[in-house]
Amino acid sequence: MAPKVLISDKLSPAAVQIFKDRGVEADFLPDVGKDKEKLREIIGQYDGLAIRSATKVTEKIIAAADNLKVVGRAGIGVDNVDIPKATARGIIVMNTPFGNAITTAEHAISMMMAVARQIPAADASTQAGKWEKSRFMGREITGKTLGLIGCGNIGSIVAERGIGLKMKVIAFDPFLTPERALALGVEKVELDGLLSRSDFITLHTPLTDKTRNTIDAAAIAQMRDGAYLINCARGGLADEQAVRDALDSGKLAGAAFDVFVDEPAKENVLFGAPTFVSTPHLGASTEEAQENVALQVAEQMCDYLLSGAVRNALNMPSITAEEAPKLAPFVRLAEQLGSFAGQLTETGIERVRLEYAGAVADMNVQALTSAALTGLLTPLLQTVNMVSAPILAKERGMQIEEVRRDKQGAYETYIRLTVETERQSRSVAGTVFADGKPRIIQVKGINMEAELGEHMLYITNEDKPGFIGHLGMELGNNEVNIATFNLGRTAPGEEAICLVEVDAPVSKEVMARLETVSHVKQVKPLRF
Ligand SMILES: NC(=O)C1=CN([C@@H]2O[C@H](COP(=O)(O)OP(=O)(O)OC[C@H]3O[C@@H](n4cnc5c(N)ncnc54)[C@H](O)[C@@H]3O)[C@@H](O)[C@H]2O)C=CC1
Ligand SMILES: O=C(O)CCC(=O)C(=O)O
Repeated sequence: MAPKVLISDKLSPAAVQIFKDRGVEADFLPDVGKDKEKLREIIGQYDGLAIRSATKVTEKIIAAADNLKVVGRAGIGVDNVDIPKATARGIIVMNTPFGNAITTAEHAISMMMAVARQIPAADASTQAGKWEKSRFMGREITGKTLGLIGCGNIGSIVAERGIGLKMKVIAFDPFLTPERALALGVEKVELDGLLSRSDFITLHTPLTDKTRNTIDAAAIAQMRDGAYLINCARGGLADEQAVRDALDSGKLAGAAFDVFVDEPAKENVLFGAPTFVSTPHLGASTEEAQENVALQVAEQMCDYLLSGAVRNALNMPSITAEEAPKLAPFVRLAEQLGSFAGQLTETGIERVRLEYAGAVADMNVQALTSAALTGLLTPLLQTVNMVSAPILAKERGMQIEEVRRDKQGAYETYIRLTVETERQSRSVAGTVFADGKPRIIQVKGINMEAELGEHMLYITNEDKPGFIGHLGMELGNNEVNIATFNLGRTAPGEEAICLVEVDAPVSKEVMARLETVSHVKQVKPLRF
């Protein structure tokens, strides 16, 4: 059945066409994102949800999203998505980090120009027939200092434009390297220096607990008298009341905001201040940017839903469309190794070690580790997938270690999973043969070669004559048909392991009888 996607915000229709062309069913209901109840009612039908900023993907929506696999944000900010809750339910959250950056940077520059020359107020006055030439005295920007708080994708573009406008550009961004600052022609400064030196300050950080109210009354007090403040990033980066007070007192000569603490902002403490310029979150609203992000998000969502390729996810390692098919058998192997160990583990897992040897060591091992953890945790938890498994493992205090090695022994590729609990350490290793099928090649250091079927019996026994006959007899007497039989031992007469594939689940009663077969130490059913 074709995957089904809901577009719940006003995305460019180009997205609908992409979904259609790629064989994904898409419902374009651009107003449903604002209707929380309706969205909650229908979200259970969909595999994908494509949004902009109006749809709030809250805990309640996620709880009702029984089939949801991916949320695609046509844009950058994902503060309208509860990512931890989505991750816990195994839902990938992806965005389009570059598609609207130029447009948003251009908006920030436009807002700076607009507020410096009071264009909106002058326009309203002129069109009202007032011709107030002496009322609107502006400020030239050439030679002025432009201070950027946040110099990532958008901040960097604003920096380039600012330099083009003959401004001196300084930036506060703890993650901006000196090399990058040099390449951009920007002076990297501390926040205090930025506040006291800038004529224009523009905000380009995400909204986090750290960045909330970066511009508060104390920060404003450090600014130059008559400075300007521009916010085209996120409402809440500046304390709106403090900015209003500074506009009223004349400390700030002007402010221009595209974003507000509460959106849609029908009322706001800043509205009505004489030198305040505002737009209704239009930063990304150009035809070019909207087409870019809509096409990009639709392609990314189709890639994931149709082939498992992951791009620009915020809670999952990337898997390219080229590597997805190559990775698939190894994902299956890693999952089987994890599942094997998980089904045999009865006490708390303290440490998980994954060794990748040969060609697989050059693959996307982060994704393979996620697959192994998925297999490991699935027998222990209700719903786990490659998105949620690493987080769930971490929450349970498991230490995860990844080791890459050169080819080992006869196998071209080799993955070994070792699980340490407070009681013991258990390892299981496997490979993928040229037929693309995963095989188990080592259990607890004992070599064997087994393909895992749906119903398996894992038996540990003493390597003594007659064991196989007795076991076969007991299975036969109880109508259990053997599909495959695989043996391995440490040394003749010593510890042995037997992996038997059977055609159907084995009842508890038969399991109990198998445990009484001579030389059997332990029998466990495994399901794959
Ligand atoms: N108004 C609109 O329509 C749009 C707004 N945005 C918003 O613009 C903002 C920036 O987006 P991008 O440049 O794409 O993000 P980005 O992730 O490329 O850049 C953010 C920068 O902020 C820096 N940063 C993080 N914490 C900081 C702190 N405490 N102090 C100083 N710098 C800090 C980071 O190091 C990074 O360089 C985001 O909030 C995004 O949601 C993005 C697109 C459209
Ligand atoms: O989709 C929009 O109009 C808003 C864009 C935005 O804020 C973002 O991409 O972070």
